[in-house]
Amino acid sequence: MGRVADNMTTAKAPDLYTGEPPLQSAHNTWKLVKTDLAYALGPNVHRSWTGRLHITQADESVVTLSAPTRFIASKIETQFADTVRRLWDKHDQVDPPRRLAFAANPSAAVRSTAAIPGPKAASERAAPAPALRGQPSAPISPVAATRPAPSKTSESPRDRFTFENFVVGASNELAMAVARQVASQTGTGRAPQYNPIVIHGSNGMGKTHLLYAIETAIRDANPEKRMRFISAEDFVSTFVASVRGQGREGMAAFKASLRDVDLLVIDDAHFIADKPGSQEELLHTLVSLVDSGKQILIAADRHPDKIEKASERLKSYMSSGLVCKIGAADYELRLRILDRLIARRRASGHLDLAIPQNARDHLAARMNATPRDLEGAFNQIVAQSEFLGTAITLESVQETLSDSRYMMGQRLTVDRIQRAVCEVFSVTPTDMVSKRRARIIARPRQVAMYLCKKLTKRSLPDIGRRFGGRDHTTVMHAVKRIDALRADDPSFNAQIEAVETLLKA
Ligand SMILES: Nc1ncnc2c1ncn2[C@@H]1O[C@H](COP(=O)(O)OP(=O)(O)OP(=O)(O)O)[C@@H](O)[C@H]1O
Repeated sequence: MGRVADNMTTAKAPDLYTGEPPLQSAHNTWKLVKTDLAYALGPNVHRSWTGRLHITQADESVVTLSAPTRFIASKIETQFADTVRRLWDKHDQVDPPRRLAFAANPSAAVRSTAAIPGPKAASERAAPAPALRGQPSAPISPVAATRPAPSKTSESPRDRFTFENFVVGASNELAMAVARQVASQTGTGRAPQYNPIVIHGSNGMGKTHLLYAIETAIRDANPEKRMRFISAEDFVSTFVASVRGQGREGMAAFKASLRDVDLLVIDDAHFIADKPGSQEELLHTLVSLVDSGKQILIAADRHPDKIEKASERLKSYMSSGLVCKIGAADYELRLRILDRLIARRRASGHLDLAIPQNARDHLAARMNATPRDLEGAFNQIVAQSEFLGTAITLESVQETLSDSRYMMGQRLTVDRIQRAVCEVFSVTPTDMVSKRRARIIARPRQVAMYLCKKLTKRSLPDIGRRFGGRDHTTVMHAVKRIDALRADDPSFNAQIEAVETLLKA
């Protein structure tokens, strides 16, 4: 870095040309350079990168500009250093201009997150020791510069799919209860209560998570139990390969590998649609295992009856045990999944991670977000904050996700819900707030209250106010009533699904 004589505290000798101490003249020059950089690079790029440099050292020959993280320092070094140097040379009052050095100053990054309340007091956090005044900032090593700080422990992707990490809400509690029962009963010698079991739900709802959780739980409790976990895609390709190339022995080996088990798990069963040969073989496998009292668990993205181009026999056999659905996660569940993600990240060494409540609400309020969507958005904002060394705020979350798929869905308001209900149930917005209690009006009003509770973060009293100033107990009653009616009356349930579809559009 050259001769570093003075620093922030000790730079006293006046500069030969400006008469100012080196540090002060460096600050004056840097101010001018920053104005030019905002023009040269554009204000946004400057704000994200070069604008985050700070002078940490200056003497008569070298000025050190430090970035809050290694990543930023490295990016500046590779992309903007020439521009910064050119503008520095233009403005520096010292002749010849002082040389610029770039560095990462980890203490700055720590400062930026230490202000956020975390799970521990600031004094307890395992933060790197702050840079002492007068000590040079960390130089950049090309390899380390592009990597975020490693976490304390590293989980394999599959390790995290446990029951403990699965957050339960109204939409998935049945599937969770069933999964736990399968895990505890497999291999006990008792005949399965329900067989086969199908768990279905759209993409990203947690089906595979539950299947892996079962597998892990059984493996931990009974390592000797025999499980086979196969995706329908692998089932099809292995079956086809056995038919084509491996003759009778290959086929026998394939069949044995599926039948000689205590538990057979088949993921993504919908993949079997349109493959008659494989469907036939799957059916034989299911029948054989059920007959011999071995548990079968199947996951699919839709109800077996809705797997087009699956044979009627296969569909009815799949539906003959227990079919349970993982429904869309509601606001509350999304919020709790988010909290679990934060807790897990902290537990893996990111003690400073903090997301303020308004930013969490913003993330969870995204209608239709599946747990997978939520996880993707969470990873994105955490990575951004780690790489850039910035705190996570509502504004940073909004900015980070503004172009992403995640925020494409509209936020739901009470108004939107009321309008959608009016459309499907053929009532008017005035009916939503009127005092009329005729069922033809009161029922759609209850549906709208119910959906407001399920799909928005509004409180019961708040919702009551928006429905003609009703009491929170009226809303609570509506939620219970509609929940019960949905379970009992398929045609009423279909009407509510129509409202939900409208809201998703
Ligand atoms: N209830 C939940 N609690 C915590 N994490 C969840 C929950 N549901 C889903 N996830 C997480 O969301 C992600 C997607 O889940 P998973 O892969 O199990 O979905 P899937 O239903 O199998 O999707 P696909 O049909 O596309 O395979 C996973 O990282 C999983 O851990």
